[in-house]
Amino acid sequence: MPEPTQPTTGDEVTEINPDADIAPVDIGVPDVAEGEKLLEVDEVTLRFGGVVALNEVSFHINKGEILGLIGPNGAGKTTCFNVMTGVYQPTSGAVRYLGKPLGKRKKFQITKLGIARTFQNIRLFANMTALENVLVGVDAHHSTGVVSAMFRLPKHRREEAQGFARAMELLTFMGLDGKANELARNLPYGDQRRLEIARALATSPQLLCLDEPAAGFNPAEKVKLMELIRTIRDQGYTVLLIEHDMKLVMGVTDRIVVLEFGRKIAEGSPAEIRDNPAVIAAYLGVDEEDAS
Ligand SMILES: Nc1ncnc2c1ncn2[C@@H]1O[C@H](COP(=O)(O)OP(=O)(O)OP(=O)(O)O)[C@@H](O)[C@H]1O
Repeated sequence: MPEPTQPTTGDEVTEINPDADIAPVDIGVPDVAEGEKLLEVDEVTLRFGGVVALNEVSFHINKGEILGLIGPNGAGKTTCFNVMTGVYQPTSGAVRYLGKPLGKRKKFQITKLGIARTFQNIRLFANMTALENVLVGVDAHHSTGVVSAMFRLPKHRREEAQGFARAMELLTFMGLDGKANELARNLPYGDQRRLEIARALATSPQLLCLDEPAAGFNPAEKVKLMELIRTIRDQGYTVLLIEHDMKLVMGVTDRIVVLEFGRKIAEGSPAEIRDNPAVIAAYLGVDEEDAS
């Protein structure tokens, strides 16, 4: 798809509508109670030839929390993200989701399990409208097939109407309802990023994985993004956030896991991570002793 429009430079930010009902709908995946383990990374090692991208990494995500995954460039964040979303299989160790090994899966199977993600580089359907982009996400769980659609059977029409209502609610939440019929490619950059999150939410994930959602955002947009992520969590989602912007990570997450050279070097609350000598050393590129 063509490159999205350039990052916004002005301070004009689309306001979200936090009162819209975006709570996940039942997609037939077993639920876990608030605060219990939703996903577990257990002693995961992943090698690319001679490169050890992840080295015996263990941590978990609790249902209902916002977990930040941070680390300097090349630390293994994206690789970890890909292991957690079934794109790669670990060389050793395991990822368990809802208590069961995730294994290698295709994208649509991951979606069916209730895991959704956005990408560092926006991947919208550029020549489809904002509404159509969100409908793609909603359609991921539709049960009626081609025959029902061809003959417009009542069940199909009902699913279609429900899907449309849900997509519009998500666009309303993002403040994009007035732009529902605009082509994705014509939306300002910030709106494209929000639309990508709306499309991910449309699949009703238990776990929403955001890969650098603030990339290219101006300060005003970053503040709005924090509000957006918190509201998403408050409406019943669990969020995994990879983000370079420390202020944003510190301001929005409940817990943070820090990677460096493929190893987990720290895990804790934002306050604990901020004061952790190993983390400071990793980011400043100095010896741990000098940083403490
Ligand atoms: N497909 C691949 N083949 C070979 N090496 C890879 C591959 N993907 C990642 N790596 C290597 O694994 C290590 C971790 O990379 P990764 O992209 O996961 O880091 P990252 O923390 O996401 O970095 P960044 O912040 O720069 O995106 C790096 O040394 C990288 O070069």
